[in-house]
Amino acid sequence: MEFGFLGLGIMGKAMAINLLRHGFKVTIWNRTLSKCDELVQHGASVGETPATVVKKCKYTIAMLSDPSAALSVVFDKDGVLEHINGKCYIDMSTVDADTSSKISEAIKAKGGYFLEAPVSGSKKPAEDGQLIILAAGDKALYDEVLPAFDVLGKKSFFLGEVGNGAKMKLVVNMIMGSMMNAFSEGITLAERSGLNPGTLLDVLDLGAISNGMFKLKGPTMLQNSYSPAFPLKHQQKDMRLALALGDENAVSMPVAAAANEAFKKARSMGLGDLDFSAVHETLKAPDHSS
Ligand SMILES: NC(=O)C1=CN([C@@H]2O[C@H](COP(=O)(O)OP(=O)(O)OC[C@H]3O[C@@H](n4cnc5c(N)ncnc54)[C@H](OP(=O)(O)O)[C@@H]3O)[C@@H](O)[C@H]2O)C=CC1
Ligand SMILES: O=CCCC(=O)O
Repeated sequence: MEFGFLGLGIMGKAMAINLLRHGFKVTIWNRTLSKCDELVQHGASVGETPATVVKKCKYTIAMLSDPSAALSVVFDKDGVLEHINGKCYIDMSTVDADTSSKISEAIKAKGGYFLEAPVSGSKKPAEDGQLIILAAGDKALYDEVLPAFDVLGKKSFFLGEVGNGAKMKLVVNMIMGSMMNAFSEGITLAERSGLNPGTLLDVLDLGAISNGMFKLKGPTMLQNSYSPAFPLKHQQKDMRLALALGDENAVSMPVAAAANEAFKKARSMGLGDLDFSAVHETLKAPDHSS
């Protein structure tokens, strides 16, 4: 099976390499072309534009930063729409349901097929083919690309109509972002009240709220180390989109709103490109230490 792949950031690079390792042919495109070089070493071909990739490949996957990037790659000159007739497009970026629906409608109007398939799981699960895939849209296309999803992920869900994958992803990340803030406050409270934060991590890990994120991020947060697996700017984007979903559905989300403020503050401190656990640094800012 041959796949096009648009967007070689932290996630896209790992996912495209996985496909190549498992024998898929992959033609790549990235806005910053130099990021293609490493994948060429792994056997990828390079397309000059999203349009040329779609023209060449029956299936094209996208893994782009946000709604604006996802729309631009589809609708701009030399974009996906130009050669989509009869082709299949799978957008795995985290976007809101409206963005996904706009892309879906435009692709279908031009005779193409569309699946949204955002993922849960970060850099390491992407490298290990252990993502959780939250697909929605064209069920026949979902069934066709399952061999690729089986390589990229440990479990795929088909959630029905376009928008449901996007919504599920935003709900999950809204919970994750709120948890990260509570965790960060807990670590800071332990430290400031004279406790050993390492012991806090041990205690948490033995109890009912033990979880993979605390286990993975706790030790690096104690070292003030925030090498990006999931960039903070993307977590804040997901909080913002989840809060908009809450607005639409009249769901009061004071905890998520407070978490969003903390991520915004972290961005204003220049921490957007660090891992989302760098929100911990907002608690060390002067107005928290007096
Ligand atoms: N990192 C993670 O743990 C996870 C991320 N996600 C989601 O996956 C998506 C990608 O995340 P990640 O790989 O971490 O992000 P990165 O920031 O590492 O990569 C973003 C990608 O989007 C491209 N891009 C940005 N703006 C544009 C644009 N206007 N036109 C074309 N391309 C553009 C970038 O190109 P360029 O190289 O030129 O900048 C790059 O390829 C996001 O939606 C994120 O929320 C989902 C699950 C986990
Ligand atoms: O969108 C990013 C999710 C990161 C994760 O699930 O660990």
